[in-house]
Amino acid sequence: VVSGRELARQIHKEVQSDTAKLVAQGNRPHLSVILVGDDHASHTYMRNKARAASLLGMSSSTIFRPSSVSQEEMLELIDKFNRDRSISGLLVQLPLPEHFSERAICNAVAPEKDVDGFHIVNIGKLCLDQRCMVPATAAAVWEIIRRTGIETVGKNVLVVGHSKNVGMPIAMLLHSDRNHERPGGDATVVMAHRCTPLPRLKELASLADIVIAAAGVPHLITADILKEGAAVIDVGINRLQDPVTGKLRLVGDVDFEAVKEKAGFISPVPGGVGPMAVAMVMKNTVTAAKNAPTY
Ligand SMILES: Nc1nc(=O)c2c([nH]1)NC[C@@H]1CN(c3ccc(C(=O)N[C@@H](CCC(=O)O)C(=O)O)cc3)C=[N+]21
Repeated sequence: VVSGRELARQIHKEVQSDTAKLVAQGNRPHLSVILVGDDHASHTYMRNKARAASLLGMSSSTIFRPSSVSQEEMLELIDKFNRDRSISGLLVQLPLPEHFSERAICNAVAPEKDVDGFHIVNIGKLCLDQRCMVPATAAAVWEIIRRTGIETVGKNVLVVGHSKNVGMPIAMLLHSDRNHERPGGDATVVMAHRCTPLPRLKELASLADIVIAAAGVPHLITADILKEGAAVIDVGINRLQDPVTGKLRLVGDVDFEAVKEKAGFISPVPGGVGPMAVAMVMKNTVTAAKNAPTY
């Protein structure tokens, strides 16, 4: 069982020492988070990021807006933050209310401050294997694989789920060329998604050396469909009511108890990709601060 919390602590140490150097140069990294509405999960994630920032010696601020805020007002706010030299990294927590174009909002954030890596220029660079801000959740999966010593070159990887913010960037990192400006995993990547027939999913899973579950379907990945010794990274976040206690419980897309007996590596939920994703936002914020103009 791969501990995302433990790996996140490693990254925190690295980020903390980089932060200290920047602070000594009078350039304390600052993360600004814009949070729209009162989605409970979004507030939890935002608090996790704010806590991590202060733990690592960065400063952070969260700007709350009601769900009635207009796209126009949001664009003005983002523009103001883009021009504010005291802000190193800026992210708008997603999802946004229905009346927003998330694409327009993501594209409004200055690419060099875009610690989410969701600006179209950063996505383009990601696809071209150029150095860029890598979306935190995908970077989290990448670092879990790297730091656990899981081999990717020539391996079969199955990414389950093709969301633009998670499945796509993960597949991009893992299939691309390791000898480029942004090194990739050189794996044979296959993506399955909601249109993949179940028998086909099973067939693909049985061939996979690494399975990345990012579909948002609890218990989708069961032990019977996996190859013995496969590495399983669970990116799912599902809140289920516990039949016994009645409380909401966080579960991933993987049937953890059964799969951990068959898998070579497995990342749990909670305590796997989640804490690593927070750590990667912090790392991106330090990168943004390093690259910021100092004149
Ligand atoms: N603009 C934007 N950027 C994001 O990076 C972004 C987003 N929007 N929207 C939602 C997703 C999801 N996400 C998580 C962050 C932390 C945990 C995390 O800390 N998880 C803990 C548990 C947290 C809990 O108990 O709910 C864990 O897995 O151990 C999970 C998920 C960031 N996202």
